[in-house]
Amino acid sequence: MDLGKNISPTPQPKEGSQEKDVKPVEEKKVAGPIQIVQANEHNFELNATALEEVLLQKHVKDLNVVVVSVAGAFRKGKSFLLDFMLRYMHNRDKDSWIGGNDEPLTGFTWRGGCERETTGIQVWSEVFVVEKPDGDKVAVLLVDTQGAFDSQSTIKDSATVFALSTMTSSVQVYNLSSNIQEDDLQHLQLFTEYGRLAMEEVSEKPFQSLMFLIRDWCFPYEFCYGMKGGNEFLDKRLQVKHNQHEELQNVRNHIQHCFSNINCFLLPHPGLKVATNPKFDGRLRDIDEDFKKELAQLVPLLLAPSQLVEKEIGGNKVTCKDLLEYFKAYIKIYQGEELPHPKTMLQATAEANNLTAVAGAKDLYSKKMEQVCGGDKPYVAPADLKRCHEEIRDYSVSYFRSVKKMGGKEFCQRYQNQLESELEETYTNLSKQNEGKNIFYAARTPATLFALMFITYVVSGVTGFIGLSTLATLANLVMGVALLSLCAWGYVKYSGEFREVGTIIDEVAEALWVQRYLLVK
Ligand SMILES: Nc1nc2c(ncn2[C@@H]2O[C@H](COP(=O)(O)OP(=O)(O)OP(=O)(O)O)[C@@H](O)[C@H]2O)c(=O)[nH]1
Ligand SMILES: [Mg+2]
Repeated sequence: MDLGKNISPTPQPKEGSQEKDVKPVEEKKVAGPIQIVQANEHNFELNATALEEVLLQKHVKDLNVVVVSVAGAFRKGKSFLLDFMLRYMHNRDKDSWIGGNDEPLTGFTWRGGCERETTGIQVWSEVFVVEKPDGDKVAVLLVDTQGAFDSQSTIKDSATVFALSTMTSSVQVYNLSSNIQEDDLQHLQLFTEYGRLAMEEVSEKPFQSLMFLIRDWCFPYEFCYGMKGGNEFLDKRLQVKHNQHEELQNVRNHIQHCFSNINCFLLPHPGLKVATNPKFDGRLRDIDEDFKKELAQLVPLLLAPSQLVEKEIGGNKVTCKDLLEYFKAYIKIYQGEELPHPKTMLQATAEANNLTAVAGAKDLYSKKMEQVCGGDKPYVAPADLKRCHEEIRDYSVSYFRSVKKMGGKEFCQRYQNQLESELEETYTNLSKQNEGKNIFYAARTPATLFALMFITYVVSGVTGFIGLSTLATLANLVMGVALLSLCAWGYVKYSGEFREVGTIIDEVAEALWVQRYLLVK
C-alpha cells in the first residue's frame, strides 16, 4: 500500500523515555505512529498539521473512513495489539499474516515495564485502502490512545482521551484485564457521558461499535475464549434485572443506550515471556499458542473487509476529510470551559455530601426565619430581626457541622463559608421584605410626593403673588409631574403592572426623602 509522500512519523522514543518529540521529522518517509493529540500539562492539543498530512492524502481524503481505536487502562497491551492489527492490514491476503516466529513486533511503540508509554492520541501514518465485498472502497485508520488511570493523569485527562477516541472512532476496543469489573463499567459510563456532552446532536445511540476485549481471561471452562464465549459472558454482565439496585441498572442501561453494537472477546494470557521477560521483543516464538490462535480470530473480526464499520456521525457517513474537521471541532470543546469537570469518585461524593448538607442547613434557616418574619407575619423591629437571624444562623451552621460529610476539614470549611455567605444574603432580602411591611416605609413615596406637591403649591402661590411668573410656572410644572407620578404609582401598586415605572418613582422619592432636610432648609 503506498504511503503519502508527506507523511513523517513520530520518531520512536528511546527506551524508558517519557518525553516524546512529536514533531514530524521531514527526512523520514517510512510509515509510523503520528502524534495527533498531544497532552500538555493536562491540556490536550491537536496537531492539526500532522493529522492533515494523514487524512488529506489524495488517495484517501474522499473515501469513507473506518476508524479502529483501542482504549483502556495503561500498561495492558493496547499498542501491542494494534501492532498485530498493522500486520494484518499489511498482509491480509495471506493466511500467515500474523508473521514469522522470529520477527520482532514493530509499529506503535510498546514495551514492558510499569510506567506509561503512549501519551495523547496517535494514529498510524498509513491509511489503508480496503475494498469491501460490495465493491466500495474505504479508508482504514488505526488509533492508539493514552492509557487511562496512570499516575500522571487526572480523571479529566483519561475521560478526555477516551471520549475523544470514542467520538471519532467507528469501532472502539475497550481493553480490559482479566474480567469486567463494576468500576470498568462505571468508568465507561462516565467517559461516554463526557463524550455525549460534547456532541451537538445527541442521537439515541451516539456511538457505533464497542468491543470489550478481555485480556488474560482465566476462566475458559466457564466461558470459552473468543467472541462466542465473550458475548455470552457480556450478556450476563450487562443483564438488567428487576431486583438489581438502581445504580447497577443505570450503568447497564447507559452503556447499552450509548452504542449501536456491543461485543466482547475473551483473549487468553499470552504467556509469562510476554508478561515478564524484559528482553521479549514481540516475536511469536515466545507467545503462547492459545493466544496466537485467538488473536488470529480477533483481528479479522475487527478488520476483515466484510467486518469494517464506516464511521458515521449523526447518521451520515464520514470521509477522511470530514473526520479532520470533526477532530478540530471536538478538541475545541474539550479545551473550552463549558463542559463540567469529571471528578474522582471521592471528590464527587464529597461535593454531593457537602451540597446536601448546605441545602439542609439553608432550609432549616428559612423555615425558622419564616416563623419570625414570614409573609403573613407583622413588621419586626430591625434590631430584633438581626438578633433572631444571628441565633438561627448559628443554629443552622451547627446543623451543617453536625452532618457527617466526606472530604476532610478544609474541604467542608469551604462549604461552611459558602453557607454563611448565602445565609447573610437571605437575611438581607428578609430585612428588605420586613422594611416593606413598615406602614411608614410603605407610605414614604406618596408622603414624599404629597410633600413635594404642597411645597411647589406654596412656592407657586408665593412667587405668582410677587410677580415671579416664570418661577411660579416652574413650580406648577413640578407639582403637575408630582401629581402624575402619584397617580402612576397608585396604579402600579394597585394593578401590579408597569413595575419598572413604580420602581423608578420609588427610587426618586427615596432620593428626595433622603434629601428632605436639605429641601426643607
Ligand atoms: N499480561 C499480558 N501482557 C500483555 C498482553 N499483551 C501485551 N502484553 C504486555 O504488556 C506490556 C505493555 O504493552 P503495551 O502495548 O506497551 O501496553 P499499553 O496498554 O499500550 O501501555 P500504555 O501505552 O502505557 O498505556 C508489554 O510488556 C507486553 O508484552 C496480554 O494480553 N496480557
Ligand atoms: Mg501504548
